[in-house]
Amino acid sequence: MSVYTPVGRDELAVWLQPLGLGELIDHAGIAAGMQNSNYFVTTASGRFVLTLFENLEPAALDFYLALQDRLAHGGLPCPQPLADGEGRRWRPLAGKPAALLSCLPGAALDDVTAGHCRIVGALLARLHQAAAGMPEALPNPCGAAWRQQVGASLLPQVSADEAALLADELAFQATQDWTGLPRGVIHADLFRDNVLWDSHGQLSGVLDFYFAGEDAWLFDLAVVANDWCADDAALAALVAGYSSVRTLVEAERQAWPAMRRAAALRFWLLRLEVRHRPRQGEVVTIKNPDDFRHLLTRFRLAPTALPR
Ligand SMILES: Nc1ncnc2c1ncn2[C@@H]1O[C@H](COP(=O)(O)OP(=O)(O)O)[C@@H](O)[C@H]1O
Ligand SMILES: N[C@@H](CCOP(=O)(O)O)C(=O)O
Repeated sequence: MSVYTPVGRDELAVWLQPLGLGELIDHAGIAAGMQNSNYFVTTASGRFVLTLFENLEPAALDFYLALQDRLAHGGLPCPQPLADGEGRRWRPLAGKPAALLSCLPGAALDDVTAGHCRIVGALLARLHQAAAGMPEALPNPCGAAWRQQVGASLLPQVSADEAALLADELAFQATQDWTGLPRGVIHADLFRDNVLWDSHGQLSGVLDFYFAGEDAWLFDLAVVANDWCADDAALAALVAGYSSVRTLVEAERQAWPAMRRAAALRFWLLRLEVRHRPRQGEVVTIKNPDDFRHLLTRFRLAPTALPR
């Protein structure tokens, strides 16, 4: 569980009033997530999710909430932010910017099949299309420049073996130029724990847009492949699902092996940052960086092609 900021019942009840959702019944910290503080909130009108943003600027918040609003209106199963009478989607609570969003049904799955991968591939391409051309989109906050900067800053903190791998990968990634690839707003963190499924096996929710931003669409596909696809059949299904909505171009096929490395590097760095620079909180989730170091090492030794 990550709950960095405690929220008292009385202050929450006052904060909820402008949303007109009736009496607050209860609220409870959510046992998942790494970045923000999340609570399930029940009022007389139903169940919602309250997010307190721990380190996001107002411009980023406006973008993330507008993005979810746009996708929800576009028919994607993503949380709908609630606005008050003045159209504000976030307001301060317990000293942090906070937003209330619809609570989506279903549960995340750890064990996924090729069938799930196909559905997620199609969903990802729909998300790319629905978010395309969004005004005032921000760049991917953890794009190539972030990877170089954070990677360099971690070199003195990691083991000698890790530093050698990291330095070599940063040098390789610095030679890659993906500015010509198809691009737009990407989710950038569509791991299995950010997708909900209902009891009929239907995809019922896409969560956690707080790393979203503009980048190569292929980077998003690589992020998903790295977390969802344990074997070739799962990868083929993911790519088939994606391609059923948007055709991948030849330049993306060429970029794929290096893109998978970039996506593995991105989450290795995030988890190393959390390990070496932990934040204080009531309860904090820490994930193992070694999963992504192993994946990166594997891709460096044996690059994989994008299935046709
Ligand atoms: N709108 C929502 N509907 C249902 N569950 C949600 C919703 N938003 C968050 N959750 C739950 O809270 C958890 C943490 O949310 P997440 O956005 O991943 O947090 P963080 O931003 O800290 O990574 C999710 O894994 C999910 O269980
Ligand atoms: N999905 C990433 C990043 C953080 O996780 P989340 O729980 O905030 O979605 C990871 O697994 O490292």
